[in-house]
Order: sequence, then C-alpha cells, then structure tokens
Amino acid sequence: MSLATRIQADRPTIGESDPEQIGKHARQALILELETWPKPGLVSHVDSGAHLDMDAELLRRSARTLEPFFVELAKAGATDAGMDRLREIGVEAECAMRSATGGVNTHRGAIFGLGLLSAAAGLAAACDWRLSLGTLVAARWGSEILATPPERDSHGSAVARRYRVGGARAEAAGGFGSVYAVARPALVEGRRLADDDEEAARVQVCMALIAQVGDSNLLYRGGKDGLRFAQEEARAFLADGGVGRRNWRWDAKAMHGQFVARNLSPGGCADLLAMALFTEALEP
Ligand SMILES: CC(C)(COP(=O)(O)OP(=O)(O)OC[C@H]1O[C@@H](n2cnc3c(N)ncnc32)[C@H](O[C@H]2O[C@H](COP(=O)(O)OP(=O)(O)OP(=O)(O)O)[C@@H](O)[C@H]2O)[C@@H]1O)[C@@H](O)C(=O)NCCC(=O)NCCS
Ligand SMILES: Nc1ncnc2[nH]cnc12
Repeated sequence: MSLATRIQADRPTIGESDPEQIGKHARQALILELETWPKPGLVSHVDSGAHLDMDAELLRRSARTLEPFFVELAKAGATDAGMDRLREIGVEAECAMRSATGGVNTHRGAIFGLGLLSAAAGLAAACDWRLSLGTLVAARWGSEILATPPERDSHGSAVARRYRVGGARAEAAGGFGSVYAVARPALVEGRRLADDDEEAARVQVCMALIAQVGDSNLLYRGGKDGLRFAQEEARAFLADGGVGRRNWRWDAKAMHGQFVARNLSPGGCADLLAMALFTEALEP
C-alpha cells in the first residue's frame, strides 16, 4: 500500500457532497470574510477601507450573485470536468459579478480560488477522496492551471512580470499552501488566544496571511515597498501577541488606518481567509 493510500485510508471522506450546500458554504465564507473588522485596508461591514468603489452592500450582492456558479462548479467537479469547463464557468461568474457590481472587481480572486475548491469538493464526494481539497485541486487540475498562459492585461499579470510572483494561479497549483499552512493554523491559534471570539480569530488569520503572502494587489498598489510595509506591520502585530492582547483591536484599527492612508489593500489575503473558512467547514 502506497503512503498516499495509507493516509487516505486513515481519514474520513470530505464532509459535504450536495452541490447546493457547497455553494452555500462558499457564499457564507465570503460573508464571514466581509464581516471581519479591522482587516487592514479591506472592506468590511464597518467601512470601505482603501476602496473608493466598493462597500459592504456591494460585496454582499457579489457573494449572492456568485453562489449559483459555485454550485455549478461543484457539479462540474463531480463529473471530473477538466480545466476548460471550469474556466468557462469561472469566466461566466466573472461576467455576472461585473454586471451585478457595475463593473467593479469585487471577487475575481475568490471566484478562482473558491471556485476550484468547490469543484474539488464535488469531485471529492464522487471519488471518496480523503486528503485535503487543496491537495485534490493540485493533483487534478494543477498542471492545467500552470499551463494556462497568463492574461495579458490584468493587474496580476503586470505584477507577475515585474516582480516574479506567482499570484493566485501558483497558490492554487501548489494546493493552497497559504490556506493550509498559514490560515488554518492561525484560525485555531486565534480562537485559543481570544477565547473563541470568532471575529478576532478571523482577524488573526488575516494578519498571518498578510505577513506571509506575496499579494498581487499589495504589489500593484504599493510596489515592493508597499508589500514590505504591509508584511512588517502584520508581523509586528503577531509578534506583540496578536488577538491575545487586551488592546489588539485598537492596534489593528490603527494599522487599518495606515493601510488606507497608503492606499494598500490585500485583496488576495481576503480571498484566502474566505477559502480557509470554506475548507474548514467542509473538511471534518
Ligand atoms: C487566473 C486568474 C486568477 C488570473 O488573474 P490575474 O492575472 O489578475 O492574477 P492574480 O493577480 O494572481 O490573481 C487575481 C486575483 O486573485 C487575488 N490574489 C492576489 N494575490 C493572490 C495570491 N498571492 N494568492 C491568491 N489570490 C491572490 C486577488 O483578488 C482579490 O483582489 C481583487 C480586488 O482588489 P483591488 O485592489 O480592488 O483590484 P482591482 O479592482 O483589480 O484594482 P484597483 O482597485 O487597485 O484599481 C478581487 O478580485 C479579490 O478577489 C487578485 O486580484 C483568473 O482571473 C482567471 O484566469 N480567471 C478565469 C476564470 C478561471 O479560470 N476560473 C477557474 C475556475 S473557477
Ligand atoms: N473585503 C474585501 N475588501 C477588498 N477587496 C476584497 N476582495 C475580496 N474581499 C475583499
């Protein structure tokens, strides 16, 4: 028996097989991400951070619009669809998002990441998969993701050329290491530090992600200096005790203000937070 087979045999099957439920979990993860404050530079139910064109209502509308596409992706995954079919649904979802938001890019990264994880959740149920959803994305679609030529005119591709960062595609093809090695442990740690305050735990995750991820939005808006500033601030917050300190919310709010003043927004980290919540809900 191979190591992978032995690991598979020891673990329960992924929790949810109904595509409608998978879609609901994806939308719920986007809503919980939104309802987390203070997230440096990002939109929440409290304010719009460094975004002049987005607010909480717009992100809620976007999440509602996207739910049926996550359902479709879960169904496609269950039939073991290839990347071409997933991309078709993903592009339709991007169009629906833009018409619902008047052209604003609310959730492009989330469509990609949560979309692939939804497809993996559909496939996992169909093939009795017992490792993580991220591992399944990498195993089933990883090489196809990397083989897709980068878009020519997106912010992400401009940043990738200039700074040689992999962005959303590398994250997915690598099995979402930032979700499993950074965000999920930070969620557990955040709950421990903050006596099970769920919103505080989500802030801890956001800070842990900013500290580690090469977020293409930070690079696009702030260049290398912007990314470095964001990472150093997040690391200092965590080193000071994170959400375990009595006045953590005050410090996180001050950091939020500094990101807004510099027009920095870690949109990729917001998406990865949602992916961590989604995978936690589906993986027992
Ligand atoms: C493969 C695509 C994702 C290609 O997109 P792109 O070339 O743009 O590549 P990336 O920049 O790498 O990624 C796109 C979005 O992913 C988020 N992201 C950024 N860094 C990372 C990272 N390290 N890991 C994971 N995810 C990351 C991020 O999305 C969020 O931010 C957006 C909002 O930010 P904002 O600052 O407002 O940005 P703009 O409005 O664009 O500009 P300004 O306001 O500054 O003027 C928002 O989308 C968040 O979700 C990156 O933006 C993919 O798009 C693609 O190929 N799509 C086709 C469909 C498909 O294949 N689907 C597969 C099945 S579902
Ligand atoms: N809360 C948020 N603020 C800004 N951009 C985002 N992209 C996804 N979630 C976001």
